[in-house]
Amino acid sequence: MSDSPVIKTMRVVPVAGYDSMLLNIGGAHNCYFTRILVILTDSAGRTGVGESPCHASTLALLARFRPQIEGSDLLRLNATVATLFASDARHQQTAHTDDIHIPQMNPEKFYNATAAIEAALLDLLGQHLNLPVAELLASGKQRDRVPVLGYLFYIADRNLTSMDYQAGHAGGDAWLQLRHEKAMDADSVVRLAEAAADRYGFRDFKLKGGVHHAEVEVETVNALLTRFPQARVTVDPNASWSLDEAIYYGKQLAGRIPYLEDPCGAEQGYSGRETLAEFKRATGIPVATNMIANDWRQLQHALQLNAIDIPLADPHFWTMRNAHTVAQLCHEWGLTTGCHSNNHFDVSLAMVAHLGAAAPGDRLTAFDTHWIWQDGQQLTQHAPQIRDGFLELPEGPGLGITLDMARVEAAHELYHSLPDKNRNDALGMQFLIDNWTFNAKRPALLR
Ligand SMILES: O=C(O)[C@H](O)[C@@H](O)[C@H](O)[C@@H](O)C(=O)O
Ligand SMILES: [Mg+2]
Repeated sequence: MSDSPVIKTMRVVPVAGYDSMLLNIGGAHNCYFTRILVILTDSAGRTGVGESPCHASTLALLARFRPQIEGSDLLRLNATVATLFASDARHQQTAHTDDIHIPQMNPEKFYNATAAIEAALLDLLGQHLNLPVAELLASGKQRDRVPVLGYLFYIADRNLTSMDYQAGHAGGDAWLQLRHEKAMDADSVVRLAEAAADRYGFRDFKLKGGVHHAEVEVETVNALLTRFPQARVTVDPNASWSLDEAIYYGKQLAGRIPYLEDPCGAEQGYSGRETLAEFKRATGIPVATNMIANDWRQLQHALQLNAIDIPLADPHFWTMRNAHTVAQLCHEWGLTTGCHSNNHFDVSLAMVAHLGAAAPGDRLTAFDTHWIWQDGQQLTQHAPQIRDGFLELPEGPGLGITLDMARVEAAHELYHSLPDKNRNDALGMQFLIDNWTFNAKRPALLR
């Protein structure tokens, strides 16, 4: 294609940043988190970027995909991405190539790798056409800002560890200090919510559950609702509650919360899709999920069982364009569009902003973002902003961001200095409970 820019180089840059000791069913967030940037340059001299969760398998896959991306025509983006989907890497459990060992490959890593490449290609295409990425997604740009929620966690006492958790800065913004301090009960989570609302204007909150007994987490939700009576508050125990517990506590919350996220999961021979369908019938509470409808086949089964109302299609799990298609299905089929997140840098924040900006219709629940825990560690020259409870769409073509290469190189160096580069939330948790191990059916502190 003679008039298409050609992809010249694909650089894969693993990067690291700092995190707080946030608790979830998997344990405690490490003091470091890692991500991958895919940086593409084209023959027109432009640079495009995408971000994904980091894992050795994803890095190996990206190395394997690089020859298919370099030399490709930008305007043949559809064909390029389709080639990745057609590759056997999508389904492989383990794989070897001549020079690359891909350990324990699974489809999630395939999607992570493909999502970062696709986002970088969309960024370049948008710049070439002088259009924001939101305009390139099928519904086109619907809005300039996307509602996001205040994502709250219980925070363990970092002083109980020998890990390199950072301290906050006293005297400044309350959020920037409190996000590093212990917050293990309802009152301290309410203080966190107040500080987050002051800084970002949130109207909606999500509490990461699966930490304490369900009763304590429901008490925290109640405390948040008392403090913020107009807010939409929910809790996500990551399926650690039994179906019976979910129904019992769900009935206590019914009518006061807009939805519950993954309240229960597989148990006693029944799948998570089946137990969530039973939960919905028993309580009438809408269900959001990032656990049981993460690809087309899972989504089909979840919808056939009427198990969910809000598929939280994360662009890093689906790719931006597929997550947008999920949003279109939500719009056409009477479901609600939402979005899951993991800890991330601001390239992902821009990806989520464009996805939300292009979601059709007005049945949109506030999108997740972990960014408030990472705010201040941006890798772009101007990170997208959260104001008044909304994530603002960056201005300019493509993703509307420009990498700050000095910061990227520093984050890359930090990554290389880490002994442990894949996410492992058990490490920090073992400072709190000796020999702690993960149990999908038990909140983290119940051992
Ligand atoms: O601790 C976390 O960062 C969260 O639990 C995530 O790992 C998780 O994916 C969460 O965001 C979720 O919604 O389930
Ligand atoms: Mg979740």
